[in-house]
Parts: sequence; C-alpha cells; structure tokens
Amino acid sequence: MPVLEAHDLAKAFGGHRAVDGVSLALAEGEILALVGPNGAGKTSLLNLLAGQMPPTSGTVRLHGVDVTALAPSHGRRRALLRSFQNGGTFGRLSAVENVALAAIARGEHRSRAEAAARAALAEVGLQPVADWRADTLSGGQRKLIDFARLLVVRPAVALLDEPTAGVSPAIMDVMRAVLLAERARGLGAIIVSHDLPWVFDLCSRVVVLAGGRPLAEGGPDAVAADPAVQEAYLA
Ligand SMILES: Nc1ncnc2c1ncn2[C@@H]1O[C@H](COP(=O)(O)OP(=O)(O)OP(=O)(O)O)[C@@H](O)[C@H]1O
Repeated sequence: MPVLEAHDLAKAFGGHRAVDGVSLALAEGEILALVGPNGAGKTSLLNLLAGQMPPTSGTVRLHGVDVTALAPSHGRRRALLRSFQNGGTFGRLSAVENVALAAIARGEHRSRAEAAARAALAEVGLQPVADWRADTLSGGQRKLIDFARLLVVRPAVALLDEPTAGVSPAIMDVMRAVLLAERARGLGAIIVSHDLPWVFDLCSRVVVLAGGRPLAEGGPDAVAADPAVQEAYLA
C-alpha cells in the first residue's frame, strides 16, 4: 500500500484552478521530485497534501486513511512532516528550541525532546549555533533546522518545499546525505525544487506539473529528455 496517495485533487482560487486533477502515490522509501515552471501549482499541491488548506475536490490518504479534511496538527497526520519555502522557524527561539518543539508537539517529554534536538542539530552540523536565536542564523542554516526536525520526528513522509533555494553547496550536500540516510530507513519524500540537477540526482521518480496538471511522470532521465517538459520550462 502506498504511504501517501492523492486522488484527483483540485484546488480553485476563484475561477483559477491552481491544482487541476492530480493523482499520485508515494511508496515507502521513495523520493519523488515535484517540479514545474513558476505558478504550476507545486506549493498548492503540497498544501493540499499536508492539510494546510482543503481541496475543492479529491482525496488524500495517509497509510490508507482518508485525512483530506483533517488539520495538519491532527494525530492521524503525525506520520507527515512538511517544510515551508520561506522556512518554518520561530525567529525568537533558539535552534534547539525550534527543533525540540516538533518533538514536543508529537508528545515527547521536554527534556528528552531537547536531548534529541541537540543530537539532530549536531548531525546536520549546527551544533556550534544550537543555542543561537534562529533569526541570527543564515537562511541555509534555518533550512537545516527543518532537516534536524526530520531527524527528531522521523516521519513516514516528508513534504519539502524548495529546500535548497538560496543555500550553499555544502548545505545542499548535508541535505542530500540526510535524505539518503532517512530514505534507507523507509522515509518517503516529495521534494518541490527548481534545482533540477540536485533533485533529479536524489529521486527515483519525477512528476512535472504545468498549469496545475500533471504534464509528465517517470524516471529523471526520461523526464529530462521529454520535449513537452523542455517546452514547458522554456515557455
Ligand atoms: N492563496 C491563493 N489565492 C489565490 N491564488 C493563489 C493562492 N495560492 C496560489 N495561488 C495561485 O495558484 C497558482 C499556483 O501557485 P503555486 O504557488 O502553487 O505554484 P508553484 O508551482 O509553487 O510556483 P513557484 O514555483 O513560483 O513557487 C498561481 O497562479 C498562484 O498565483
């Protein structure tokens, strides 16, 4: 059974269909790249999958359970962790507090959550700044906080929105290493990215969206060679 499934998802804003009939299934341990030109509907699709907004129509299932109408904080959505394009950190909290909060929100005791957060921050190379306020960190370091959260929460599914946008090659390498290690223990991930070389190297499958609809789907090499995909990007 797929760990995450979307069936015929659609989202209309007024008359504009940002997501227009998308179905997909993510297997355990699968990394799926979700790509497409600006405005294709990628972030909207992640929002629908994560429960950040209700779809106009269609369903989302997590481990076979219909979670379409459930809020992101609902217990039945615990298996899913989502990151945001512009970072999801609380600036006035330290890095360790930001990471620990994710574990506390899932029922972990405060002291154990902090210990786990420190270990995870060390794993992504943020140990020296673990007690710094998040708003004093670089954009790339703040994005690594999302990866430390991933290590603490160990979700079945991660939805990552533009993790590498504006980050250094060294941080991109850390992100890659974390994702490969977590994939080996069964993590499934959908990664929205405009950094095609980085994400194509990591994923086993690519879904291309254009105008809210799936334009192409397949292995990274086949998708990269698809003339319709090249045209959509040039357009
Ligand atoms: N809350 C909203 N209200 C109205 N329109 C919206 C809203 N969110 C997104 N849209 C529109 O839906 C379409 C898809 O936007 P979305 O952000 O999902 O695309 P994207 O593929 O993630 O784009 P990008 O790569 O530029 O981040 C766009 O035309 C956008 O303007």
